[in-house]
Amino acid sequence: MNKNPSFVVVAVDGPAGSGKSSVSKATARELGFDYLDTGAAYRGLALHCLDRGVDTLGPFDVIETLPRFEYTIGIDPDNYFVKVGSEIVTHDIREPRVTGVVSNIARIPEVREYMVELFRGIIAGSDKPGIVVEGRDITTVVTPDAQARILLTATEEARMERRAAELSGESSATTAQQLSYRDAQDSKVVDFMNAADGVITIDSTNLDFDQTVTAVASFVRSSM
Ligand SMILES: Nc1ncnc2c1ncn2[C@@H]1O[C@H](COP(=O)(O)OP(=O)(O)OP(=O)(O)O)[C@@H](O)[C@H]1O
Ligand SMILES: Nc1ccn([C@@H]2O[C@H](COP(=O)(O)O)[C@@H](O)[C@H]2O)c(=O)n1
Repeated sequence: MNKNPSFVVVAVDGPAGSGKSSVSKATARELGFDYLDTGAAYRGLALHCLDRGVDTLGPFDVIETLPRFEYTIGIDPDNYFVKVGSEIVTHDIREPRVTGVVSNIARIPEVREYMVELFRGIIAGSDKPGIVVEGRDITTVVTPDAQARILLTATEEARMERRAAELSGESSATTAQQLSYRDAQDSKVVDFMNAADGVITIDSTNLDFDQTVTAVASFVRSSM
């Protein structure tokens, strides 16, 4: 629990490529809030396992690494970084080798419990008037009492197109495949395709980036 009694939590969930990170970061900037990317912690743990030769399909081996997983994330939207141990891994956690195995560790219940506590601790430590937290289980598990709870969606076609626009050639085809595979794996553990009670859906398929940020920020303002 944050020590500020009027602290505002904005919870944003959605499938891969729906714009959660970019839209949440821009919304946080607009509102003067912090921004927490929760997927980065799952990615950081996946990288930690890969670097240590830990089989991400072996739940016990992954669970054993947790006490030695030293994780830091920058929550200022203008100073985003991810650190595991003493190493800055902001870019390494986006490598396809990490994206390809992250769902393996995210389905381990003990890992999820560990992450929920980690995220709640980070939220409690924010000294801004609020925080935008994005992921897959934020509206339902991490902060179900958030003042604003949003499911950010877009059709799979739109999400693949946006991802493809970031890349070129073979890597764009691989990324598109990874996107739908990851959603299929992740949906077995958490439902981020359907809005839970009290969660508003913002479909960005026919909105551009700025229109999406405006829609999210307006909803947050109306919920405060
Ligand atoms: N409404 C929009 N219109 C056009 N492009 C958008 C829109 N929203 C996001 N984008 C772009 O789509 C891409 C994917 O967005 P982003 O990385 O924020 O998605 P994500 O949901 O966080 O994905 P992941 O879960 O895979 O990390 C980015 O290039 C982003 O700039
Ligand atoms: N709340 C969350 C956030 C993420 N995950 C898992 O992490 C993977 C990477 O997330 P990105 O948002 O960076 O794409 C994602 O595929 C999930 O496996 C999660 O389980 N819960």
